[in-house]
Amino acid sequence: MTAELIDGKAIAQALRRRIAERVHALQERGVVPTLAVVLVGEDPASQVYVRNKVAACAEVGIRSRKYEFPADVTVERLLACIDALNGDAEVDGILVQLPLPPHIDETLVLERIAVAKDVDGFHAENVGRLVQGRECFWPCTPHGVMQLLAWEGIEPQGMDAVVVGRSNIVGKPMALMLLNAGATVTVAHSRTRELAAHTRRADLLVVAVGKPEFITAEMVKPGAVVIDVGINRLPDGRLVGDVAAEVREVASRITPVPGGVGPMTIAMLLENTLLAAQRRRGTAP
Ligand SMILES: NC(=O)C1=CN([C@@H]2O[C@H](COP(=O)(O)OP(=O)(O)OC[C@H]3O[C@@H](n4cnc5c(N)ncnc54)[C@H](OP(=O)(O)O)[C@@H]3O)[C@@H](O)[C@H]2O)C=CC1
Ligand SMILES: Nc1nc(=O)c2c([nH]1)NC[C@@H]1CN(c3ccc(C(=O)N[C@@H](CCC(=O)O)C(=O)O)cc3)C=[N+]21
Ligand SMILES: [Mg+2]
Repeated sequence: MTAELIDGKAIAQALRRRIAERVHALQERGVVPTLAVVLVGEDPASQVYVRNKVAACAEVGIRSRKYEFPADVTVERLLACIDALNGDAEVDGILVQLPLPPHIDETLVLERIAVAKDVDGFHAENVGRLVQGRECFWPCTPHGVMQLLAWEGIEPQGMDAVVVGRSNIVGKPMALMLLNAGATVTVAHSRTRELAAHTRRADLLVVAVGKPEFITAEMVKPGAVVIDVGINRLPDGRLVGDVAAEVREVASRITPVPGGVGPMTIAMLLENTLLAAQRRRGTAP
């Protein structure tokens, strides 16, 4: 079997067109959805991501503002910036690009963001709402994966799903979304024994580890749907996921890297910012 590629880039583009229509409808009522992006330090990868986010906002008619701080910024200055954005009626969404420098307590900063503006969905109140299956902002990357599955007509209900990785930004919220959608979910991580015994049972395998070619063909059940969240930059400059190329000979469908989950993450940031604008300004459908 050779897996069919799930074209996240094309699906994200289609979603952005729909988002743009909804943004324009809001603009006709005098509302311009606005995202504030906070960037700390000079990490080149973070700068590229932020530039891509700002460009994606512009494409759909979302206004964005960039707040840049040096790597040695004090936590007090960052918190003051977030307080100002929380109090700014024009700002609908606030995103603090991660990772933050080691001397900054990430949790302290993320918890300062007003829950109604937390378009990344990292605030503990949003996470708690996700656990309970209530309305909240869904973290963009797993949200993007759920949209990919829906677009592909893959219904998680009843599936044996295995998520490899348990980070707060990808693995854990991914597992919760799949659980809420009715999948039987296993979450594996670096302490898991017999990882392959778990992954081989998966009808749906989501991999968010951060290690190139980590998942090999013998770890995958024939016919499985494989979602590769990993983004790894190799020394030769190539961008690869966490799943080895040979898995394409085993899986039924698989996301490529680049062009899979990454573009969906950006599309979901736009979706969440639009939702924040609709909710905050009382125009939610
Ligand atoms: N496409 C996109 O939009 C995005 C892609 N990414 C990419 O996804 C990947 C994961 O990101 P993130 O979740 O932030 O990464 P983290 O480093 O925060 O988490 C990695 C997870 O993988 C687990 N892990 C590490 N080694 C092993 C192993 N040998 N066996 C099993 N599990 C292991 C860790 O386990 P433990 O908890 O025990 O340490 C941890 O839970 C990265 O490549 C990142 O660049 C991230 C965000 C968005
Ligand atoms: N507060 C916060 N929110 C995030 O959502 C967040 C973050 N911090 N820090 C970093 C990670 C990583 N992340 C990606 C987003 C898009 C692509 C993406 O578009 N990737 C393209 C390739 C881009 C390239 O060529 O480098 C693709 O996969 O096709 C990748 C990774 C969001 N993150
Ligand atoms: Mg991390």
